[in-house]
Amino acid sequence: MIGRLHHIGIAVPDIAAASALYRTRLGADIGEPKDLPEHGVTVAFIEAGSASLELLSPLGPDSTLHRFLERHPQGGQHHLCFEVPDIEAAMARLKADGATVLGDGAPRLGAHGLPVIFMHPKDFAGTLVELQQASLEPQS
Ligand SMILES: CC[C@@H](C(=O)O)C(=O)SCCNC(=O)CCNC(=O)[C@H](O)C(C)(C)COP(=O)(O)OP(=O)(O)OC[C@H]1O[C@@H](n2cnc3c(N)ncnc32)[C@H](O)[C@@H]1OP(=O)(O)O
Ligand SMILES: [Co+2]
Repeated sequence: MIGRLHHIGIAVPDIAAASALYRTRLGADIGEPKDLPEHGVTVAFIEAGSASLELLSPLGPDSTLHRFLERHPQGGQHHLCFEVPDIEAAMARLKADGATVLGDGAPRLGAHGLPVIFMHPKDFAGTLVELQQASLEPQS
């Protein structure tokens, strides 16, 4: 079911400071930060071969990242995002296996304008897993 690892989400308290670190210390090529109010985050992507890093900082008082950063004040690895060909089929399989799809249980458009869902860390041995449909139309 899962395809390539699309990105690793890394939550940081200050996305400008974190971007400067990756840029100066690792020579990373970082995209401009982008506010995604519908997700309560500001993101900046770092290309890293076949996958990317997604730097995330809280946007707005209700961002879920505030709780994460209370536990991890310096920031840290937040989630893994895998590509799937058909997110509805993936959701059906996960729900049938007892996994909890977070939010209202329906896919939403993520940072790349593609449908994404999240599964609770309790269902994946402590890791927050995001699935992203590889293209706008599901593939069989
Ligand atoms: C940019 C858009 C999109 C993309 O296109 O890529 C994104 O990536 S947006 C990323 C931000 N959005 C989300 O993360 C949405 C899904 N997340 C959630 O719904 C919540 O964060 C959560 C997973 C339900 C946790 O919410 P929280 O308020 O922190 O709940 P608790 O404090 O009760 O924690 C419950 C439990 O889960 C552990 N936890 C929380 N976050 C993580 C995490 N990132 N990785 C692993 N574990 C996590 C937390 O420690 C608690 O554990 P216990 O104490 O053992 O119960
Ligand atoms: Co993500």
